[in-house]
Amino acid sequence: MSLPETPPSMELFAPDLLAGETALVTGGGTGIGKELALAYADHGANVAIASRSMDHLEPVAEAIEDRGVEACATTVDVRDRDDVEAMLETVLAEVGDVSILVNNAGANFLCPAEELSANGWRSVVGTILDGTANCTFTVGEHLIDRGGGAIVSMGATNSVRGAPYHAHSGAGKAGVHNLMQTVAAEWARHGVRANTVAPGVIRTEGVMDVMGETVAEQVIDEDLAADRLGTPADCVPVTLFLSSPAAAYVTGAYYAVDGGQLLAPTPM
Ligand SMILES: CCCCC/C=C/C(=O)SCCNC(=O)CCNC(=O)[C@H](O)C(C)(C)COP(=O)(O)OP(=O)(O)OC[C@H]1O[C@@H](n2cnc3c(N)ncnc32)[C@H](O)[C@@H]1OP(=O)(O)O
Ligand SMILES: NC(=O)C1=CN([C@@H]2O[C@H](COP(=O)(O)OP(=O)(O)OC[C@H]3O[C@@H](n4cnc5c(N)ncnc54)[C@H](OP(=O)(O)O)[C@@H]3O)[C@@H](O)[C@H]2O)C=CC1
Repeated sequence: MSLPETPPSMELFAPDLLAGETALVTGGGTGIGKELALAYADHGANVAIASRSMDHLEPVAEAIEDRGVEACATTVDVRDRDDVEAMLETVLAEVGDVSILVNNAGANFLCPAEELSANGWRSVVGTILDGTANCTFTVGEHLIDRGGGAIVSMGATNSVRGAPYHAHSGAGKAGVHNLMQTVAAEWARHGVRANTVAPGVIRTEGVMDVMGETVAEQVIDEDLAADRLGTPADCVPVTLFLSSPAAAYVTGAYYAVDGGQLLAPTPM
């Protein structure tokens, strides 16, 4: 018996939960980011999505517009601060505002720590930590100027539990968690909240390329109380909640969406 599927967000939250908001989702053309972008649109928010390749952004932008809200798709390399500033300018010019930032762009591969090259470290830490910092500082300034907003960053359970072959990813995600706590402390007085959602192992093309089916089966057997991998849909409700007025008093928090991955395995 495994944990049941998460119901569609439209069965859980009001359709106008985020009406009047504009969400910017980095990495919004694939995997978890795509699911989140469509969910924001389902609940009435205008949605901007940004990543390096327009190829997967364009169809998602069309699906967002089909839901009757405004969409913006723009390219960005989150590792580059100038590029991130240009992304924000484009989004503001096209949809007029950003009130919710989702730092979702990510990168990972599995590699023993002693074999990790300097460039391998930089490619992953640069994307997840520098990228999250670049977007948080750039969009954060806009959120402060407009009098408030919400930031949700995709962390990972490897940030609080050391995981073999995750030296770069785990250290980067730990930095993301700490950065969210720091800006949460600094920016509450500006009405800006910042929280971390930490997925465990979520079945996306990106992660399956990293781990493969054999390792996935092993993880399900040995590491997951839920007895199944997560899905992008599992990450939607907590992210919508953290973006919404229902979380008005929630900031600096860390929500694992991991099917019990962080629990100790049963001794029997
Ligand atoms: C298993 C549970 C995971 C839980 C935690 C987190 C999960 C996730 O984040 S899932 C999301 C996964 N999605 C992706 O990773 C998609 C994006 N991925 C990428 O863009 C690439 O895979 C990337 C991370 C390698 C970055 O690509 P790029 O910037 O184009 O860099 P290069 O291909 O030039 O490589 C840079 C550098 O990294 C070394 N390297 C790449 N892959 C490996 C590997 N499997 N093992 C060891 N080293 C690797 C590569 O050799 C380069 O270094 P140098 O050779 O020293 O130049
Ligand atoms: N799936 C999982 O099991 C887990 C995922 N996570 C985190 O959740 C988030 C989403 O993961 P998932 O959906 O699996 O990943 P995907 O591989 O599907 O998505 C990664 C996204 O990031 C974008 N991206 C990568 N590098 C950059 C960059 N330099 N600049 C801008 N965009 C970039 C990619 O688009 P493009 O190529 O167009 O740039 C892609 O859309 C990530 O932060 C990941 O670390 C955390 C724990 C587990």
